[in-house]
Formats: sequence, C-alpha cells, structure tokens
Amino acid sequence: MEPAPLLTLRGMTKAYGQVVANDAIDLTVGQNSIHAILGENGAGKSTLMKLIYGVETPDAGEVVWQGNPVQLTSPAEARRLGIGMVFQHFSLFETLTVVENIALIVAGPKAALAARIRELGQDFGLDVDPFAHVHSLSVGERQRVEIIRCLMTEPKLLILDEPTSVLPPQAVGLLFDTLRRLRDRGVSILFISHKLDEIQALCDCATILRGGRVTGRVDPRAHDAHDLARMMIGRDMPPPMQAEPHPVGEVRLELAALDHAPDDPFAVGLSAVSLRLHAGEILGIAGISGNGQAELAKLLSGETRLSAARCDEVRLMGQGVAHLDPAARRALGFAFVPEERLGRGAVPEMTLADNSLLTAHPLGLLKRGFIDRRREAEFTAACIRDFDVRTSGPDAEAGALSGGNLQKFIMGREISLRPKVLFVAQPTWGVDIGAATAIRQRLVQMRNEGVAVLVISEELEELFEICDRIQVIHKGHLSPSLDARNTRAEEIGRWMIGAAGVAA
Ligand SMILES: Nc1ncnc2c1ncn2[C@@H]1O[C@H](COP(=O)(O)OP(=O)(O)OP(=O)(O)O)[C@@H](O)[C@H]1O
Repeated sequence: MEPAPLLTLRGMTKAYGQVVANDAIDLTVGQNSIHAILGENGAGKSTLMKLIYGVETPDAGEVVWQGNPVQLTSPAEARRLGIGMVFQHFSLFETLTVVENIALIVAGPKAALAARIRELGQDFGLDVDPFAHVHSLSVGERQRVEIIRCLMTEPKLLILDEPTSVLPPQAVGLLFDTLRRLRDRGVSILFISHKLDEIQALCDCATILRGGRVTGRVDPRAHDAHDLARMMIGRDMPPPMQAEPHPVGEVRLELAALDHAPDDPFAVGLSAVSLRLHAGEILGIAGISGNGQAELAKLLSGETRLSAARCDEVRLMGQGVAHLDPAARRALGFAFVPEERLGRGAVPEMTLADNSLLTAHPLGLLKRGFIDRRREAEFTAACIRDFDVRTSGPDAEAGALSGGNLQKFIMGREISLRPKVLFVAQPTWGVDIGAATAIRQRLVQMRNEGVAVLVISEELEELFEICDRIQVIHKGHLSPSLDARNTRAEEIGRWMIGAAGVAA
C-alpha cells in the first residue's frame, strides 16, 4: 500500500479584502519529497505557506496531516505537529545573539544549544557563530540562523520561502546537499523559489500558482526552464538584454583607499577599499554575503559617516561626502536601494504613497512644507504602473505587498528620482523571472542614458549579464577591477574565496 501523503490540502482559500490570495487550492506533499511551489510575484505562494504554518487562518479548506484531519491554528501548533518554516522576511530579534534567538523557541541550557548550533552548522554547511549578535550578521548569515533554528525543532516538513535568494553560488550547492540529506532522513520540504534551474536540480514535484489558483502540477525534471516559465507567467519570456560596450563619462563616485573599523566587533572591517564609478557604466560588487558588503553599503549611503577630515575617502560628483548624511548625499543626485526592503527600503506600516515621500519629496511632492497629496499619489501611481507592481494602489500598506512586488516598488521609486548615481544592493532579490528581466533591462537602460550604476549582488549570473566591470569583496578587501566581458566566472569565484590575490 502507498504510504499516506504527509500533507494534503483541499480547497484552501484566503482573501485579504478584495484580493483572493489563495482560491480553492489543492496540494499534496508526499513523504520524502522536495516539492516546489512556483509562481510569479503575488501569485499567492507565501500566503499558502502561512496557512500551512498556522500564521494565517484560511477562510475555507481542509488540512490532512499524516492521514488525520487537523486545524493549523498557530505556528506553535504547526511546530508541535512537525512543521517548520523559514521566512522570506526574517523573524529574528536583532539585539539578541544567535543562541538567544534560538532559545526563544527551543528549550535547553545555552551551552548545549550553542554546541548543537555548531554541530548542525558543520553537518549542513550552515556555519554561524552562536554568540554573534544578529544585527551584525548579513542577510545570508541570518538565513542560516533561521534554518538552524528550524532544524532544531526536528520537523517532518520544512517550508523554505526563497531560501537561495541571498546565498552565494557555493552556498546554494551546500544548502541543496543539506536539503537532500534531510529528505533522505525522512523530512519533506516545501521549496519556494523563482530560480527554475534550482527547482529542476532539487525538486521531484512542482505545483504552479497563478493569480491565487493552481495552474499546473508537474515533475520539474521533465520540463525545461522555458516551459516552466511559460506555465508560471502565462506567456513567453523576453530574452535578456546584454550590456553592449559603451563609452563612459566622468567619475561620479570614488572610494580612495577607504579604511573602516566598525565599532561592532562582529561587523567586517574594510581595508584600503578603492573604486571609481563613471557616468554611463555599471560596476558590480560580487562576493559571498558577510564579507563587508553591509558595511560598504552603509558607508556609501551615509548611514555610516566619517569625520569631516576624512571627507574625501568617499567622493560623489567630485565632492568629498564621507561626512555627509544620507539626505545630503541624495541632494547631490545619489539614490540607493538597500538590501533590506522592509525597515530600510520601506516602512511596512506606511502606505506606498507615504513611502514615496520618504525619498521622492524633492520632486515637488511637498508644497510650502505641506504634502501635496495629489502629486504624491501621481508619483506613486506612475511607479506602480511603470514597474508592474501588483497592488491595490497608492493607498496599500507597504507591508501588505508580496515581497517581490515591494522590491519592484522600491526599485521604481529610486529609478524615478532620475539620479546621477544609483546604488542598488540585490536588485532582483525575491523578484520573479519576468520582473527580474525587466529590472535588469531598466538598469542597463539607465547606464545607456549616462547614469553611473553600482550594484552589489550575490548572483554572479546577474552581474555578468548587466555589468561592464566587476570587483569582488572578500574579508573587507576589494579586488582590482575585472572586465566583465573578458573574465570567467571561475576567476571571480577564486576572488570570492580569497584564492586569487595571492597569484596576482
Ligand atoms: N497581509 C496582507 N494584506 C493584504 N494583502 C495581502 C497580505 N498578504 C498578501 N496579500 C496579497 O495577497 C497576494 C498574494 O501574496 P503572496 O505574498 O502570497 O504572493 P507570493 O506569491 O508569495 O509573491 P512573491 O513571489 O512576491 O513573494 C498579493 O496580491 C498580496 O498583495
């Protein structure tokens, strides 16, 4: 006799106001299976996972767990049954250490927990210091903590919402080994990803969602990425646009032998970081997360400031700005998209319109100190339209958007500022393939129009697609500039792990 499926959902339905995020969804997850949930931004993937993990309650539908009808009324109940989830937006307390965060949901003395964290880290390639403070960790490292925390509750079903979007290529391989090992030990996995090649490499089953409904159930190994993309977005994919060689203009951003020792003992110091970014080019910063990207981003944005005496270590438009705050840098024509979209890129409790105001107010959204609501709404509506943000409109709260749609909105807002220098960290993190292609094309278009674009990304393919030059950050050092068209991925990979500089 076939073993009963681990989990069966029938007719799961969940609406938020007018939006039916999940519309009568049926889903069966087998034992020892890695099951992909595919769909474009806003298709309803995260909502479905929240229903399974008991974060949200369905309006209708039944859940059968290991042959028994159950009600998933809370995450604690889901965990008790053996369901664990790693969120797309992390749920760690920043002021606590890794082990303190884990102690919040896993019982036991701290020393034992720390030992277990190290052990799981080694077993599954999820290295992290149990005593590091979470605020000092990169997004990639935080994700490792979330996965370890989940594994410590010994789940039978592990839900991973876009787990690879923040991992460097080497770590993706390790994570997949981890997941296969878990499957072989009897854990099934629900895996949300926008990366079709990953789904084909890892998953034995895929359920495709569009507009809150199931539009297909396939074995992803039997279809090519093109097929899957069509099922997902309902049309053919546009081809990627290569950045053709292009004349560059004056230097717009310059870092001159920048040294920085952060106060935080867990943050990565930068040493002798130099780069020059010209008008009309895209420079990419590659590297494994946690090698100084976060510190570099803060020094660029003005969140970290240096003394006036050191102002020339960061130069924008020919002017020393290392001592200036973010607003003063923006006033010179600098715009940026931080890697953390909730909290840094947008305020979740505020409407999209008010989030526009945060950085776009110089575009005439204020009149004599008062908000010009009409222009604010127009600007926001234009971002929504031009960047294909799926939302009810400018009055929607930022926190109610799906992850990818919020990212599209923030990208759109910053691009609409028509900056002279645009700095973007992880431009397509969590964005579906159709929209990711559109965002990359937009960046190339800006470069062609003479904007100086700096991109930090952990996705090498993305950097190769759009960049003119690439520099690699490793342990706070930046490699020399490498020509993206004449450098092989392996060479970048050697710089990423610190093995290239020696020979050079
Ligand atoms: N708390 C909420 N309040 C209002 N609407 C919501 C809420 N959560 C989700 N939605 C809406 O439900 C729909 C489905 O969102 P969901 O986050 O499930 O999509 P997704 O497939 O996970 O997208 P992404 O790939 O961008 O993460 C979207 O239209 C979204 O705006």
